[in-house]
Amino acid sequence: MPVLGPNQYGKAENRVVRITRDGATHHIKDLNVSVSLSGDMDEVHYSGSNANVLPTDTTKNTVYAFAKEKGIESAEQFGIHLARHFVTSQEPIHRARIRIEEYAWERIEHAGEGEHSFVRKGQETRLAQITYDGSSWEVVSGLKDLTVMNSTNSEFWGYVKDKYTTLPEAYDRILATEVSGRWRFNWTDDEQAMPDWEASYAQVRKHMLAAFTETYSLSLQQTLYAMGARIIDNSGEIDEVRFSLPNKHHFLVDLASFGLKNDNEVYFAADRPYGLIEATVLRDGCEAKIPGDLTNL
Ligand SMILES: O=c1[nH]c(=O)c2[nH]c(=O)[nH]c2[nH]1
Repeated sequence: MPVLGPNQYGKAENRVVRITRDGATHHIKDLNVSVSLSGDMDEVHYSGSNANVLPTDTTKNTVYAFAKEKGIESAEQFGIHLARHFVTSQEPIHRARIRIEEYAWERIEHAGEGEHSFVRKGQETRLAQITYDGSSWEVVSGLKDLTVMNSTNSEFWGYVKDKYTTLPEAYDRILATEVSGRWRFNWTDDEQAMPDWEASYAQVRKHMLAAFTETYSLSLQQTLYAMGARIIDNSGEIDEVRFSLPNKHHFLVDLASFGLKNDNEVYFAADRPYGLIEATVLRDGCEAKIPGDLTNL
């Protein structure tokens, strides 16, 4: 008889918006929460017995009930509440993985109006994944879709050339990428002091962008390492950072046929193909645990 392999189930992409009303000033948390549970689930697969199955519909309801009962202090804290609840309240469930995307809203500052109008921030989506097995926690935070560009201080030359190489060496090019990053916290135990998730995210973002702007880049690989190293050096709560950085190529347009000189001013922004530079940066002595393919996280 074929044997059941690893399995998990839950409700994916529960969109929850929590408004906290502080008088006329309102605060918004806008999350997309995916619940994935695993444990003693052999019977439902083999015989169809649902005796151990907490319905995915209930996991959805729990997300909304917790948004009311516990509030949403941070994506990470909300995920911790949910993961702990599923593992500790349901005997057959041994492991819970909560994945969260957070969409940021910015207040529209407008004199005379109440503080209740927001514009969706067109920048990154914040990410969090919380995994709990009843004794140990793994929190991986991150972001995606953060597009950044340096219009100078980037070169690319001295690379291997074979008979198929046509790329001209660049001594002053545009460096642009859409950052997808994940970072793993070394907090694993309830008893240890929990990081301040909101403050940590702000610090990581700040250092990542500072390294992007301040690194005089000889390759996107070098910039990636600088971004990761700067996070590890400044955030003691983080042991591992992984980046997936598409090199959003900007090619100088040949304007000679129009009798015009292109003095590093006019570019064709190609959307594909793109170079894809991916690497993990680790605190010395720590192990790489974030999956190589970030789409799997
Ligand atoms: O920063 C870069 N790294 C590469 O590995 C590479 N390869 C390439 O064609 N252009 C670039 N740019």
